[in-house]
Amino acid sequence: MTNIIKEFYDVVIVGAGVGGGAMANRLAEAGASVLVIERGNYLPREADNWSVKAVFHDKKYTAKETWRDRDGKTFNPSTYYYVGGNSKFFGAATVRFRAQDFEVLEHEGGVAPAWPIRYGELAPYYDIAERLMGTHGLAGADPIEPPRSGPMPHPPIGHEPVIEAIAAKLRAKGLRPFPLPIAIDRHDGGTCIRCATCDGFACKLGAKNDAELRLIGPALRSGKVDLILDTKVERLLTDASGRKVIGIDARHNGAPLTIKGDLFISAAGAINSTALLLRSATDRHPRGLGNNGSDQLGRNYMAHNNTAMMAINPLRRNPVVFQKSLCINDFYLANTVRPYPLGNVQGLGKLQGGMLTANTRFVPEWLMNRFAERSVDWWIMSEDLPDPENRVTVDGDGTIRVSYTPNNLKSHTELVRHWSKLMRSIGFPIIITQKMDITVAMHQCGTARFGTDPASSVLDPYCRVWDVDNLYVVDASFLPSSTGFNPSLTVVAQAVRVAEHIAATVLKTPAAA
Ligand SMILES: Cc1cc2nc3c(=O)[nH]c(=O)nc-3n(C[C@H](O)[C@H](O)[C@H](O)COP(=O)(O)OP(=O)(O)OC[C@H]3O[C@@H](n4cnc5c(N)ncnc54)[C@H](O)[C@@H]3O)c2cc1C
Repeated sequence: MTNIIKEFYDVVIVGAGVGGGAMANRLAEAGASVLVIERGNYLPREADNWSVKAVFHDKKYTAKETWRDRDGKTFNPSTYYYVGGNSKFFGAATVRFRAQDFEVLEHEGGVAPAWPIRYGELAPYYDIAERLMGTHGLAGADPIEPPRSGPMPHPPIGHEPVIEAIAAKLRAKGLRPFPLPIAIDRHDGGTCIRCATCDGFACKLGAKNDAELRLIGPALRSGKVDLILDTKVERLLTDASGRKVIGIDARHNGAPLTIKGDLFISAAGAINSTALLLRSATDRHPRGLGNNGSDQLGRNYMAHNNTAMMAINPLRRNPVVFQKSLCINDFYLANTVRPYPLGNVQGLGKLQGGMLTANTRFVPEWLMNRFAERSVDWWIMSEDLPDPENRVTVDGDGTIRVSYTPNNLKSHTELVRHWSKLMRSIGFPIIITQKMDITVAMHQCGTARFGTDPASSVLDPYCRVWDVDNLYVVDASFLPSSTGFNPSLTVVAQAVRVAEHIAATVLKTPAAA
């Protein structure tokens, strides 16, 4: 439902994903009038939500959009434009970054830079973020867990017997597997049925704790936040001085719409926020908003080195349904395999044959189905590093271009190799891997990094654009390093921190804790 909207708001938020949702959620308590503008609509709850054919082959829910790569080759990004953004399809792993991620961290392929804040500054906001998202997990179980103030909001969801047996075998080999922190509605009275169509699918039951259900929904119910749908923001309008955004130009169902306001938040996702700031160029900001001092806007694009792995025992069926319950961080920092960080391993939503064949049509689906019935599946994720030449730009015809060459690959290859070896040693002799390519922009980040120096960053430490007084960016663009973890909890925590800052310093009313 689209509210009747006003012509002027105290705060205008572009995008209803986890960043925009968290911001709206917190500012709803601050006494300001808030508008969220979303280019998509609500994702319908229907049978196709759980159909491999609809989701992976027909790409029914994927954005109908074409981007270009560095060489000008077009591709269809697997990204989602709905209330809730990409979190409608996320795997709900809601993991804190490590204390070490906020410091300079040396990798085999280069250096991950220090953040302008330390972990301790974000820790209280991680507490709020876990509460907002409804995370299940076990405090103290992760061997490299950063300090935290108390237990997770909900207890761990537990492992199915096959996963429990694998965890025991890994423990026998000296590893320290632990329950993956996960945001699903699995507490007493919750609606989650632990099905196989969670990670990569939308939840037909509304039992996955995505941004629509946990952040935007409560904000709207407060009666203090308006939401307008099917409205793509095309430009941020600045005043003659260039220091102030005064409004946005958008297309609402194709028709032009202008909305004015006092404070503007871009939360359109790392790639779309970059495109929006670039498209808002003026004489005062010839290279786009936030790009005068540093020329960093759009640069340092990161998305992780990601591999999906099937570890198969051809002689034994695997009856597991929900396997996204286990996590391994033994290789996250310098480790016994190599003296450098390698990354994180976590259970992947149960693979079904058609999911992997969607992009590799030469493999017969019946064969993949046989494998999937006998596999345990993993998501292997390693940090990629900021490189100014990996960048998001907008071509002359308005098309987004993502120029990206993966880096720090040795660490990822080592992790995949070592995990394959481990899987073979515990009874899974056949390994199939698929490395994610540029179309998989699910962990996009880094294109408007925050920092203390306007010469090398786009945002200040509270995510305000350096050379525009009333413009903030609160999606995954702000990350100065991608770390080796899923980003959404950190995006929520940072948005909560920024909302509190805005409420206290600009709106002069403390946002609720
Ligand atoms: C299959 C999949 C699995 C994932 N699994 C996990 C996981 O387990 N754990 C985890 O932490 N992360 C996971 N992620 C990543 C996670 O979903 C994202 O990091 C997170 O949702 C990003 O949030 P965001 O607010 O930065 O951007 P987005 O989610 O991209 O939200 C941006 C919003 O802005 C809207 N928008 C864009 N441009 C405009 C415009 N011009 N005008 C108006 N509106 C606009 C979009 O429609 C969207 O709703 C997964 C993602 C996918 C796709």
